[in-house]
Amino acid sequence: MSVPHTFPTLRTPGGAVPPDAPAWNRQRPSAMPYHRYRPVHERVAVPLTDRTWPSRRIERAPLWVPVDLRDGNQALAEPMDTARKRRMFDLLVTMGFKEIEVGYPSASRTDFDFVRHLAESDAIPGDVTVVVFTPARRDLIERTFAAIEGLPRSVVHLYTATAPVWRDVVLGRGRAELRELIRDAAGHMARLAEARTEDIRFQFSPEVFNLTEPDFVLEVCNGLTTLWDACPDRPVTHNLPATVEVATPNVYADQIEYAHRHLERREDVVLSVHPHNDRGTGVACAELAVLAGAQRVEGCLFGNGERTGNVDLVTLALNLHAQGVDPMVDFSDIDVIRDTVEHCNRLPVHPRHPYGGELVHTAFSGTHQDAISKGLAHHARQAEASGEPAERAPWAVPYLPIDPADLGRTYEAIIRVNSQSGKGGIAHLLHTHHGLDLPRRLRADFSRTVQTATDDSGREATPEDLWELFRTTYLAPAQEGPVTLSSWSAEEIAPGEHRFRCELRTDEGAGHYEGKGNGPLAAFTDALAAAGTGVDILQYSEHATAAGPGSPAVAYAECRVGAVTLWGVGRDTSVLTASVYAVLAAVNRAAVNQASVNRVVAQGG
Ligand SMILES: CC(=O)SCCNC(=O)CCNC(=O)[C@H](O)C(C)(C)COP(=O)(O)OP(=O)(O)OC[C@H]1O[C@@H](n2cnc3c(N)ncnc32)[C@H](O)[C@@H]1OP(=O)(O)O
Ligand SMILES: CC(C)C(=O)C(=O)O
Ligand SMILES: [Mg+2]
Repeated sequence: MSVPHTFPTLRTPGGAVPPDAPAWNRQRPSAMPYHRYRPVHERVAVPLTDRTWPSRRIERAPLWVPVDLRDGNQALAEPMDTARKRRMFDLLVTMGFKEIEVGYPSASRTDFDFVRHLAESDAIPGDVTVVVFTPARRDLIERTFAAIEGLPRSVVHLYTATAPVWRDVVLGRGRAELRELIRDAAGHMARLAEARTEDIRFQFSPEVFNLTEPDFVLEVCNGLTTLWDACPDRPVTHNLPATVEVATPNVYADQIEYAHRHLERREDVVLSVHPHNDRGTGVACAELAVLAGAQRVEGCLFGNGERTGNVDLVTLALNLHAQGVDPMVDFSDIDVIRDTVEHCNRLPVHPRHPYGGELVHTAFSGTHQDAISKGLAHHARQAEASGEPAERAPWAVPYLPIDPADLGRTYEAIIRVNSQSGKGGIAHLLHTHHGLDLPRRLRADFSRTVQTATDDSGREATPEDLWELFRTTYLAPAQEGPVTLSSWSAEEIAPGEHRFRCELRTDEGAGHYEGKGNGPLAAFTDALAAAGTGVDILQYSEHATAAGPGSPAVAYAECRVGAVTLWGVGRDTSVLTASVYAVLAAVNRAAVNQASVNRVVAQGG
């Protein structure tokens, strides 16, 4: 896709800076037609003033009710077929949802057939209740009841829009007429249920509750609580949707608290919410609504649904998990959940989607990587000290609100490297993928090399790329440089006295050399000095790359060779060989470095 570099259709705000604007804010009036819209307080009354929800806490999970198979499904260009619906249903059951809206059976044969499929198979466990959705039309209610015939337990969910614009423009009915329409439908439902032996409960949604006069909501809902003869054992669900999200979440919370406090026979009512996400605050609306008294939340996995979606149940439940509250639903394999949802909906989940997106546990930036890497190491130490397994120990790793392992993710993708990464992240990857524990100064040194490479390419460096860069920079020069060791041996000739014998090849030819020192490396540098290469080892360390015998050792040597100081690294199953290669690699790097300096000088650079 080609993207323009100029934007002729955009109108840069050009009016005068408002006279009351502070000096630090130079924003100017835009030409956007914002005056076409009215604020929510001009559209609906919200009578609550003594709200209590702001000082409450969520200490237990509400009843989650996924509506993927109805509200989510009705938003899809290609609705789910029975196979896809069944896959989604099985996923929801496996995750532990106990009430699941499964369709709008009067809408289509597909939806009807799926409910029949559930009724005629053993797909519904004994502790799961399905919900079916119906408008307030007798013929469609009858079709809905035909769909649930034989289901041992179900909830029939009646809906009608109640807000003024919908009453006037869509339904063409005043308040009284609409109330009668709803009561007629509800009465019909009650009669049909009475003729059945199955356990059938009722739910009502005043669609667009959030723009409906509160007294009308109460009038209609209270009327249905009575008409349906609700009781604590057979409560009615009043589901108060933000069908189109129109206000900041505090307004919805006020509306829910008002309903919570004024609905009659409150113990006979399950107060449910159903936020959509038009303003991008569906999750906040649901959370504040629970603080305000909601006991049940309808939503979809990963927020599929009409327009910008239904509220996302994954985020809601895992937000609780991250606060130390049991979400009462299992997310321990988030990738399987996401893959299944993507398959059923034929829609991708955004890589930044909270908790489940592909990139949400990944840090590219240097200081974050450094903090995560230190945090993970600290977590492992703390867990070990406390005797708890790391996956059960309290979590406090910077930048990772929860342990990705809780969601079945590994730590592999947590740190990814590009030009904005730093030494901490790079060292972390070399450690996790190759068992290397780079000395601090070598980390900084390699980080500069990586930065040059990623700046040049503009791309990410994968762990394989990093290893290749590390290998060619620090390891390979031992074998590929101007100075090579054709053969060598080291021995302790007296306590604390070592001898190193070797055949060295340089640009000037081959020769046999010998050196002595208080250790094999000192003896090797003595031999190198004899060959005309003065080397000081400034820093040296070594370690095994994995536990157990036979795992390669790695040695790091920071050497001053002539005027330059450079690192070399060696890797071999023998620690001595690794250390000799490390020094030799530094020597060769210095030689190559000197050669390029000489070239530049010769060219007059
Ligand atoms: C916010 C929500 O998610 S609401 C759920 C929305 N979901 C769907 O619409 C998906 C399934 N819907 C359908 O398959 C169809 O719309 C049906 C089968 C329900 C009805 O189809 P049709 O009879 O062709 O009507 P249509 O789709 O045009 O709906 C508009 C009619 O329903 C009426 N209507 C709208 N909502 C309701 C309701 N809750 N109860 C009763 N009637 C309603 C409208 O007033 C309009 O009536 P009119 O034709 O007399 O003007
Ligand atoms: C609950 C129903 C009516 C709904 O999907 C909505 O209002 O968004
Ligand atoms: Mg909806």
